[in-house]
Amino acid sequence: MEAVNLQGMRTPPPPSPETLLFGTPLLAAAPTWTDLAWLRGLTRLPILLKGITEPADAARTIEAGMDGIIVSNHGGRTLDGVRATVELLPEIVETADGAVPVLMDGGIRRGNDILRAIALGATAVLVGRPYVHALAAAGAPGVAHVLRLLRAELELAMTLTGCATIADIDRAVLVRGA
Ligand SMILES: Cc1cc2nc3c(=O)[nH]c(=O)nc-3n(C[C@H](O)[C@H](O)[C@H](O)COP(=O)(O)O)c2cc1C
Repeated sequence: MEAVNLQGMRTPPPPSPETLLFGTPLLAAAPTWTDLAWLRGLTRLPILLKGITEPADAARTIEAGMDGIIVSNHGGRTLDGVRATVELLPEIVETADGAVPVLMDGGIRRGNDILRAIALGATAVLVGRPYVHALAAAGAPGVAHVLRLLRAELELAMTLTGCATIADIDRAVLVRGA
C-alpha cells in the first residue's frame, strides 16, 4: 500500500534499481496521474498540465479534469531529439477539440513564431529562454523589452497577413512546406 503523509500527498516509495535514473531517485519522485486527482481535489483554481507531447496524454489530461494543456518539450533540454512542439501542436489541438485551452512553448523567438502557433490552434504561447537571457543581460527592463519586441513583431506579422484580431489568425496565414 502507498504511504500518504499528513497533507494527503503520496510519499514516494524508496527507490529501487528500476526507478533509479542515472543514480538519482528522479523517476521515483515523479508525479503520477493519481497525484493529479489529489491536486484537483484540493483546489478550484485552474490547473494546466505542462509537458504534454502525446495525443493520448492530452486526452487523459482532459479526463483528469485539468483546465488546460501546455504542449512542451521543456525547451528540448531534457530529452534531446524529442519532436518540436510546433510539430506536435496540431495533433494535440485536434485531440482536445476545444474542450480546454491548448498552450505551447519551445522556440518562441519572434512574433512570427507566435502567429504560427496560433494559426495551428494554440490559445496562447509561453516563453522561457528569451526572458531569462534578457534578465541576465539587462534585468527587469530587459524582460520588458523582450515582451515589447514580441508584441510589436506579432502585431506587424498580423498586419502583413491581414489579421485585425487574434481571432482572425487561422491556417490561411500558413504556407505548407514541401
Ligand atoms: C534553465 C532552464 C530550466 C528549466 N527548468 C524547468 C523545470 O524545472 N521544469 C519545467 O517544466 N520546465 C523547465 N524548463 C523549461 C521551460 O519551463 C520552458 O518549457 C522552456 O524553456 C520553453 O522553451 P524556450 O526556452 O525555447 O522558450 C527550464 C528551462 C530552462 C532554460
